[in-house]
Amino acid sequence: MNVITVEDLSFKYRRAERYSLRDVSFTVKEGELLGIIGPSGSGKSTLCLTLNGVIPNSIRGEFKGDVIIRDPRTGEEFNTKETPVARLSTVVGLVLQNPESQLFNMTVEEEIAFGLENLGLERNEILRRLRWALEVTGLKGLEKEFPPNLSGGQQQRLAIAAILAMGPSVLVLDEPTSQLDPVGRKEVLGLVSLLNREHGMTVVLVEHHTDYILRYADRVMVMTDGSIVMEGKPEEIAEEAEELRRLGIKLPAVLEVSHELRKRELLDRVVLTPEELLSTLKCPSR
Ligand SMILES: Nc1ncnc2c1ncn2[C@@H]1O[C@H](COP(=O)(O)OP(=O)(O)OP(=O)(O)O)[C@@H](O)[C@H]1O
Repeated sequence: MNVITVEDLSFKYRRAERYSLRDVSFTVKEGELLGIIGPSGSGKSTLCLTLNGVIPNSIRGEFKGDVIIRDPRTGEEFNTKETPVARLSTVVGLVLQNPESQLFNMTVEEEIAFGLENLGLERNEILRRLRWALEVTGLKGLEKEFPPNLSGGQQQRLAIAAILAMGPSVLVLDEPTSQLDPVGRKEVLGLVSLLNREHGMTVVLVEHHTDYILRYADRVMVMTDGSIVMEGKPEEIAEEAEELRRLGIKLPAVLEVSHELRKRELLDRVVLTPEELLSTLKCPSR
């Protein structure tokens, strides 16, 4: 079942001269992890904002085409341009780059409960969701902490917890690790993987750390200049090293090495992870 269907979508911000999205069409299936990569300014953030209806409902401009969201739990379909963002955000949660900009409560638990109180849920349901969100994001024990005192990785996990508590089926993450150090990045991307694999969450992830996308995504889309220029399984995208470099996309070291080894006939296929590379290389016999 497709939970996201984007059809012939084009968008130009007010007063902008150029379209930031041009004729974009794609679908996302339930339970899928779709990775999006592309150089700066290629329209990735703009695309994320169309998936929960912030564009065109809050940020206006010239909007053509349709974004249809299907709630997999109820089968209901929403055309984003006809549905309030508050309704859409109970199906699609959007996580932004900078965790600080998403946190504004005095404690971790207030941050998570905030949106729930606005949903008008019963006390028991709020507590149940609060406990679950703390548990799944590994923030249990930090309920009373002041969010700015948390590490970057914890803050981004808190932003994700607050969104998860709203009960979405889809998480859209726009470079959620760009402000984090390697430890924070690992925590957040580990959580995203867990939510997708263990909790069946559908994920759309924009991430410039291509190594993660190639390792964990089911499918990868490459954007440039507002358009999708490549789409396929990670193994297929990994074959296009030359084209990715030309587009200004940094390749993971393991991919550069494996392309070089294949050129020298030391490897018969490119590999996506260091573990795979090590297990594929044969030790010379004595
Ligand atoms: N609020 C805005 N008003 C006008 N133009 C904008 C606005 N936001 C983005 N743009 C333009 O839209 C295009 C796509 O920008 P967008 O931020 O979506 O790209 P991106 O791929 O997410 O880039 P980055 O990786 O740097 O975040 C760019 O040309 C950008 O200048």
